[in-house]
Amino acid sequence: MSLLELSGVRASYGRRTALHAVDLRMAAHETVCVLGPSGSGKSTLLRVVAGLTAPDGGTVRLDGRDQAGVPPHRRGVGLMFQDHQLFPQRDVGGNIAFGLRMHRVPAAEAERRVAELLELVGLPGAQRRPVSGLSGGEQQRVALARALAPRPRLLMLDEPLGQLDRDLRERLAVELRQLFRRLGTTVLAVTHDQGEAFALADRVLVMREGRVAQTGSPLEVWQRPADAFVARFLGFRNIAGARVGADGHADTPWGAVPVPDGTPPGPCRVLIRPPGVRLGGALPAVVRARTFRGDHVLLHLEPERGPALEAACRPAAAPAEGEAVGVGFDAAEVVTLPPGDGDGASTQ
Ligand SMILES: Nc1ncnc2c1ncn2[C@@H]1O[C@H](COP(=O)(O)OP(=O)(O)OP(=O)(O)O)[C@@H](O)[C@H]1O
Repeated sequence: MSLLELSGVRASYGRRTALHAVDLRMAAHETVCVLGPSGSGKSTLLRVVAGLTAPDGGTVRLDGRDQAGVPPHRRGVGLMFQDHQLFPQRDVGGNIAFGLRMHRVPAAEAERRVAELLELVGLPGAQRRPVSGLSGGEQQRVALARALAPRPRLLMLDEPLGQLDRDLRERLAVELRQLFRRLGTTVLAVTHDQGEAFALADRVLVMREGRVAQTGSPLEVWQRPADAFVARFLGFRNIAGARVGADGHADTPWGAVPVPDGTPPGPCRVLIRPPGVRLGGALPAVVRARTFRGDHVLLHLEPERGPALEAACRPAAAPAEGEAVGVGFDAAEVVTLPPGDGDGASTQ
């Protein structure tokens, strides 16, 4: 049985529909990250599960039980919001123990649990520290410990690492994943940062305008985006309308592009991942810009025909800005997508 099951959930604010018939099943111990652009309905989804927003239709089940009419504090879910809202007048221990007092956990037991949680989040012995003296990352950890303290069956995080700089965010995402594994916590997190989602999640759910655009493991979604919208959201830019012929090539604005064996013929969109845009091919192009990405350089190319292309190449082999190059394509990095842009419209 699923721990959480949403079927056909709709929600709106006045006349604005924020969720259209959303389905989601989560197994116990799973971490699911909801990804999507601003306004796609991510926070509304959390609010509906938490009981803070009533759905207009559909059902939310926790452990098989319909949650209609069940108030937030009786759902057994923990929530941690973006701005983590610690109580400034309480110390670290007081913040973490807050929910425990509400649940009438005896003081000695609460104290033991606070100490244990501080160990878990990497702040052992910090009980008496004032929260005003903590760094952003430390505050985030305290907020997490507070959300975990009542041992919720489902922990929901809204942009859990949103306030932190990239370096700390990546480090904490890995730590959180290990922590959730160890505790066996079931987690539903919302983020608009794909790096954070990929680092945290067993499964991601990409939302678009109140609908689920795709769900799958980070690797599945990365390797096979469901459509051009998801591909663009993941940061891919080399996407164009195309037609696959019988000869293993697609006819594209850049010319003939090889496609993987077995690709069915017909109209589609092609996505060429940057490593699949190879220097040394027949299509003339000019290097317009270069972005250093650590282990590779991303080249922004203006080809003689077709839209701009991004190519990934080894730093040592990267041509200079303004240089003329020839471009070819590798079938292994080419993905065919449905012909529309993901909303059912077939635009070229
Ligand atoms: N309190 C509200 N009143 C009216 N409309 C709202 C309210 N909250 C959200 N909306 C609208 O509902 C839609 C979904 O909003 P939601 O906050 O769920 O999106 P989101 O994906 O979490 O966005 P963000 O990443 O910006 O937080 C948006 O169109 C938004 O404008």
